[in-house]
Amino acid sequence: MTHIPAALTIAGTDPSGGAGIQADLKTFQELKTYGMSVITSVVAQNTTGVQDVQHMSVSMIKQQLKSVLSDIPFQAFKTGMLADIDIMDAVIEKISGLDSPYIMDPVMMTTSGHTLIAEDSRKYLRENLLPLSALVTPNIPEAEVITGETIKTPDDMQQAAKQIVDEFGAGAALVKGGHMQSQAADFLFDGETMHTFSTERIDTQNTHGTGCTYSAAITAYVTHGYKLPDAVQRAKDFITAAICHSFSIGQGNGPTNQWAHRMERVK
Ligand SMILES: Nc1ncnc2c1ncn2[C@@H]1O[C@H](COP(=O)(O)OP(=O)(O)OP(=O)(O)O)[C@@H](O)[C@H]1O
Ligand SMILES: Cc1ncc(CO)c(N)n1
Repeated sequence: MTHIPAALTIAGTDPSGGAGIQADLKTFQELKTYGMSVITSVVAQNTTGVQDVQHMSVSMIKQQLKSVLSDIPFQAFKTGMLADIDIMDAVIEKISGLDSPYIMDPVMMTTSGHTLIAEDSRKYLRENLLPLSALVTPNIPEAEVITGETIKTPDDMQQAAKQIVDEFGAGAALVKGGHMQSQAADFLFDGETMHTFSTERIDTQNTHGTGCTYSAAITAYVTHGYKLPDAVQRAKDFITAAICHSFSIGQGNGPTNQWAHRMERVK
């Protein structure tokens, strides 16, 4: 018998395969975690943008969660796109009380600038979902929405990470610097210590789905038993390699390369 840790992603889809559920499952598979998925919204999108969106019904989301939860245990789970308050409520009902760590990617916009979450549900996400998370992984615009503060410097990013934990009740916060001009520096505050994960910025347009892939990699490493700072360091190496060897396919922002970590080892 073969034992494998398992992870669940609760998120929206990307038929072009670079972001959302598809990116999460590819990442889980790469990192030897058995991947499972609950679809919240079907998003017609590609590397150039979003063409259409259809949300799953609340009853269908709840039933998908019930199908997984009643059958297969998992060591960690993540959420991505949760488009409105009804969907958030359905997820909260089913995940409250679960023992496994919850990694929340507070998805608000696509790389191409399309909004994926209703305006009125941002506050709801902060007040009702955020406190359930072991880790939340906002990029700078998302951290600005959550904290209500403008974030311009690495110092502002660290303040935001602290505020998200101390004031809004996340277990830990990783504020990601992919939207900064210079270094790709991310700051993790785990309630006690501020950790920095920094690499040179890679000059590329291919950043479709970087946030999904990064949080999925963290989730996968957590299923293997790594504690947060180690899981984030390993996931940072994974996403950096995936961006470095990203694919120039499609007409817009190309996707990352989830098997690049194998190429890095060969070098
Ligand atoms: N050009 C780049 N070079 C190196 N690392 C990058 C680059 N862009 C993003 N990253 C890194 O990729 C990870 C994901 O961060 P990012 O801020 O891009 O997430 P995101 O905005 O949530 O992604 P998405 O585009 O999927 O919404 C972070 O570790 C960030 O530092
Ligand atoms: C479904 C989905 N979730 C998240 C993102 C952000 O990259 C996206 N483009 N699509």
